[in-house]
Amino acid sequence: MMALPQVYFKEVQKQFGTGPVILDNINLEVQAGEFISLIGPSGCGKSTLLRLISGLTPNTAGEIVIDGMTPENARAEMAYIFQEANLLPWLRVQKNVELALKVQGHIDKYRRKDIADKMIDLVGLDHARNRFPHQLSGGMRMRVSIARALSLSPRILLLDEPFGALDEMTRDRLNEEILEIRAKENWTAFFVTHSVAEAVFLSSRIVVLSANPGRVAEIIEVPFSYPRTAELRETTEFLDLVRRTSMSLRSVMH
Ligand SMILES: Nc1ncnc2c1ncn2[C@@H]1O[C@H](COP(=O)(O)OP(=O)(O)OP(=O)(O)O)[C@@H](O)[C@H]1O
Repeated sequence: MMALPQVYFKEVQKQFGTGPVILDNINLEVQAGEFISLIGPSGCGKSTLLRLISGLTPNTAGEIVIDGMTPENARAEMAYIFQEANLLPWLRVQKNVELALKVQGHIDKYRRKDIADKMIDLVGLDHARNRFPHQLSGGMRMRVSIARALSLSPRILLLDEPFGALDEMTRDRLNEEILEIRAKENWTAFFVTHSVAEAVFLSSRIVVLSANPGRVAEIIEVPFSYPRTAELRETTEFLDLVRRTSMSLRSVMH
């Protein structure tokens, strides 16, 4: 028997006020531990879909169930990573990571420090824990942002174009690192990106959305097993799937 999906969307619709329907008839079942990428034309509702999962905005029709709960009640299980690292400039790396736990409120300061230490090591910033954000590269700032999100022990990680502002080499490296981290931590990922290659490299499935209104045009299965390493990008199978996904994306761009 299939396990119950961790994230369940049935005929979900989203409209802001009396505006146009943004997302329409979204059906999606995602198992715990999957890595789902969302791609589609600008404005098709990718970020809105993440906001629906996290309960930051309500759906206007249909049903969303996350781990048997409403999105709002499941919110404590989730963490967000955005394109902007959003670090506090006057706090060192260590304190920036601890802050997320402090805001959560129920973890004492010794435990906060322990967790932050571990997460900073995990993202490879042990040598930089005492630096301020302005002393970090863009890639390092993103690693702090990842450490901060993971310190919350999320079961679901929502990533909204996290690597969009980084150069290609840094992005590729972070793609590899995020998979290495996931192998140890095993959260479910919803990852918004405009990069087809990135989506293919990371995902177990890619949801291609069409626009006006946003609908699921196609769900592409990515057959490559994990762990995935940089060499995968050079294989014919990988390049074929990038091409096929690009074609699917092109067909919804009009
Ligand atoms: N709070 C809001 N009120 C009204 N309209 C909104 C609101 N948030 C988003 N929208 C509209 O919903 C649509 C989808 O926006 P969303 O940011 O989800 O798209 P996206 O696919 O993530 O775009 P991009 O790829 O450009 O980041 C857009 O037309 C946007 O203007």
